[in-house]
Amino acid sequence: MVAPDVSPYDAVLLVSFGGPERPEDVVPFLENVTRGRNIPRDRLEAVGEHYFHFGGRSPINDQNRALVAAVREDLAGARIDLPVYWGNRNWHPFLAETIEQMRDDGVTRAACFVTSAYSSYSGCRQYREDLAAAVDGLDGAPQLDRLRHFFHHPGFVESFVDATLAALADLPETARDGAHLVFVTHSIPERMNERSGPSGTEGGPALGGAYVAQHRSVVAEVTDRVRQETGRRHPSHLVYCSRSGPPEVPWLEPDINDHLETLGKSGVPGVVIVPIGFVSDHMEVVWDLDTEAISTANGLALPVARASTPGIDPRFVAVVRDLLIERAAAERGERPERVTVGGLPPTADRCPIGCCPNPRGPVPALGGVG
Ligand SMILES: CC1=C(CCC(=O)O)c2cc3nc(cc4[nH]c(cc5[nH]c(cc1n2)c(C)c5CCC(=O)O)c(CCC(=O)O)c4C)C(CCC(=O)O)=C3C
Ligand SMILES: [Fe+2]
Repeated sequence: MVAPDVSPYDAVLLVSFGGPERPEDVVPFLENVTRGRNIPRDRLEAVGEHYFHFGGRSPINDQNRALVAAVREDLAGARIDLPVYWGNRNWHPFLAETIEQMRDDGVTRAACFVTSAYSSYSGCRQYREDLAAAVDGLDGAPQLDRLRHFFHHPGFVESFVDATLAALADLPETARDGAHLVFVTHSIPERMNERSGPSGTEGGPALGGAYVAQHRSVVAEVTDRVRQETGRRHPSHLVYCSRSGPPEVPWLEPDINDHLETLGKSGVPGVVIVPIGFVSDHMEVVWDLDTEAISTANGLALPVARASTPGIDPRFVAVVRDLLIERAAAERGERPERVTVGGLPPTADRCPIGCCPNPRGPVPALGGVG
């Protein structure tokens, strides 16, 4: 087997959110996340309690360590000899720490895999802004290219298909055939959704709605593939969790708990919760879904099973390799095949001007056009 050509890249950088690892980390972490945001005090205290409930340790960093190890193994298996680094927006290892290390190691150009699947300010541009801030003023910083969105990459979607089939099999037999699929993702402000994806000009009118449109596309694709496997078209719903912000600001709805209540009261025999907004079992999954939503379903005597997140599913791990090879070819001036599933085209390698704008006004961001 010939090693794939990954020039001009000499490193991979996994870019993630970060989370606290000890009780003393929780408050400073939350301060990092919410600086300049208008998050009510009682919401912050509640979220702090979720972290303390799990000993002050978020699961997310260990999940990223496992993902880094899995990506290293996957690349080595494909005879790609590139170092894999990891840096976070909101906790150690911070992006600035990691990128300085990369510079010291002689890295000149890295492909960045952001562990956030969909387009929105929170899930895309905010990462690009933090990458720009991390290299700002760093002499000899490597060039950083952000790999395209992966929500419709087959490796991501197929891991949810199998996870949904496994969760259906976990339901009691009487609940299984008529079960509804409840796809869930992180709520964001309605306005942030309206402005997500490409728009005309910086600050100009949005074409908009990419966040919800991309989720709907994944819902349709997973539902259809599950039908091909089971021979049944399970009714599907897209719902939201982890609403934050002041109560007067509208966020995407319905909330998963309200929706489970509606389904339970209408006599649905069972539900599978499919967390398509999340790549691993981090805090929103273990608290908002496995603790709160499961308890809501139990209170309704509604049989429920939660599909697993991709985590280190080999198909998901291989998405990093596939997008790296694809982007490297594109940067060499070739026209690589860009695999996707469902109805939406691949998103751009470089975000267009004005996409997913910062609600607080323009800030320098990396990985865009120009
Ligand atoms: C779209 C989206 C994703 C998915 C894309 C991606 O993966 O990035 C995501 C991921 C995550 N969000 C996380 C944690 C938090 N998010 C918060 C706040 C917020 N999230 C928002 C959106 C998103 N968030 C928004 C619009 C806010 C309001 C404040 C603001 O406008 O920025 C707050 C503050 C408290 C609160 O307000 O709830 C916390 C603690 C963690 C780590 C979990 C762990 O520790 O395991 C992860 C992976
Ligand atoms: Fe969040």
